Amino acid sequence: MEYVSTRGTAPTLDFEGATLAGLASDGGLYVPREWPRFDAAEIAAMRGLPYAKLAARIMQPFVGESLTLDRLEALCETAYGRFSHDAVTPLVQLDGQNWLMELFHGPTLAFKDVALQLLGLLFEEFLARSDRNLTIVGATSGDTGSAAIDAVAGRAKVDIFMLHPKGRVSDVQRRQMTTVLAPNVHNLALEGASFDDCQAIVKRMFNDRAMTDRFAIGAVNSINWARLMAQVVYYFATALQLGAPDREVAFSVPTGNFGDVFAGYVAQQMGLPIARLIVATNVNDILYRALAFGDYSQGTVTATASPSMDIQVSSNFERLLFDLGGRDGLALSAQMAGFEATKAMQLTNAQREGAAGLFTSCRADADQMAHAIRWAWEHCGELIDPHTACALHAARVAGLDPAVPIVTLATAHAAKFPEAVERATGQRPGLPSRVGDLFEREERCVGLTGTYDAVAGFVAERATPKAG
Ligand SMILES: Cc1ncc(COP(=O)(O)O)c(C=O)c1O
Ligand SMILES: N[C@@H](CCOP(=O)(O)O)C(=O)O
Repeated sequence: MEYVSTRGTAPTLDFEGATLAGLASDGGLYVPREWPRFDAAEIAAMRGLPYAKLAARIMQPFVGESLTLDRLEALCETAYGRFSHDAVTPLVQLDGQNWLMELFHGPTLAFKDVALQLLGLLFEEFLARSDRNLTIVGATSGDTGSAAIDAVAGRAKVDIFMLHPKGRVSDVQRRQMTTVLAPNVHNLALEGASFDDCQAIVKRMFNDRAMTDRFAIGAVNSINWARLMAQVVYYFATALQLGAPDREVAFSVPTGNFGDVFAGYVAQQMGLPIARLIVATNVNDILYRALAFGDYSQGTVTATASPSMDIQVSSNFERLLFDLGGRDGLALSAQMAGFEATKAMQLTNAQREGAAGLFTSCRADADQMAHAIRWAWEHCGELIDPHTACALHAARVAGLDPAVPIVTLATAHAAKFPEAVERATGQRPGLPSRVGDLFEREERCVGLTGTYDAVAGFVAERATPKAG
């Protein structure tokens, strides 16, 4: 499989190259040259496969020659062997139409583990083939950071520098990052920054020759195609359980950087019968405004009880716009340059109409989010986290055909956000025993001003140069 940049001018790469590159050199994002497709008989034949085998089957066309199917399957067995539930992403029924897909059974209790456990192994596999060292620079609003750190801590040939907005992640999220004391892990808390500021610093570093000449900068955020590829799998796993390919399923996805829901779009492009993808936001609603009104303009970020979705520039939306605009990289490059200059962009009619065929969007405010947490607890006995709650709210007001099951993606364990859950239900969710001593562990984190120069200077002093 060949990978092309959404901005049309970066060199095409194979899967190994795209995984190690992260962001394309023209500032775009790598996508497969075409979407592989499974027909209904092939999808039906996937029923009953254990998760790791299903994962290898679905990802194989994307991986191509970079790994044999046996090797890919072995990596999946290792990655998903660390999950605490045998089904990896189990399904729970809430009522006659609503279901929860629990994505928080990995080591750091959020859906990011599904992709990052595999990505850590892919980095190791590919780096072993050369004398190259990788300098991962990532941005997190809480969950990517801990999952990425868990996936690469202590691994040879990798340093990780993880930027988070100081004071804007939950205590559990922060400690899951800062209590990992492996020498290749560097946590940076950026003063006065939002997640968007952290993400902008990361993207800038990929295009800073002074850095890229010395270091092989790599990505663990969902700008890295391999992240999304691994997330496609759970849409298949769940839809198969609910009757696919003979029955359509809808998904409601709590959304920030548009990665998780874009993986759902990819599943649909690959032939999975998805009736609708509901893009659920909190009050940081750039995606809601884009999909409902065509207005993709960056508002200021408001801190909410669902901090991981406090995002106003959604990187992966560019991947959808690329497809909706007929994969014209140069036209999209001009459109994105306009957005970067003015912080505002109007979707074209073709982009709006194309998106409307599959996507619906809904925005949940603080009361609606809390009400959804309460409803899940009082009617179904489920404690859900605030991100999941935004999507459950959206699922319940979407007005879809009652015959279509709606699966809400439960993206984090409730115990990562105990205060919000307790306020809504009177119940304080406890951490699972495997992370039970989190609050007794020593923390290590460096505070920096939220400027590019401060971060680049810190990385340059500590990272291992590319080769040798
Ligand atoms: C718990 C949780 N839910 C939802 C999201 C949003 O996912 P995405 O950025 O892929 O849209 C995030 C962060 O990305 C998250 O950490
Ligand atoms: N919500 C994320 C931020 C988005 O990051 P991405 O890695 O999915 O692009 C977080 O929790 O860090």
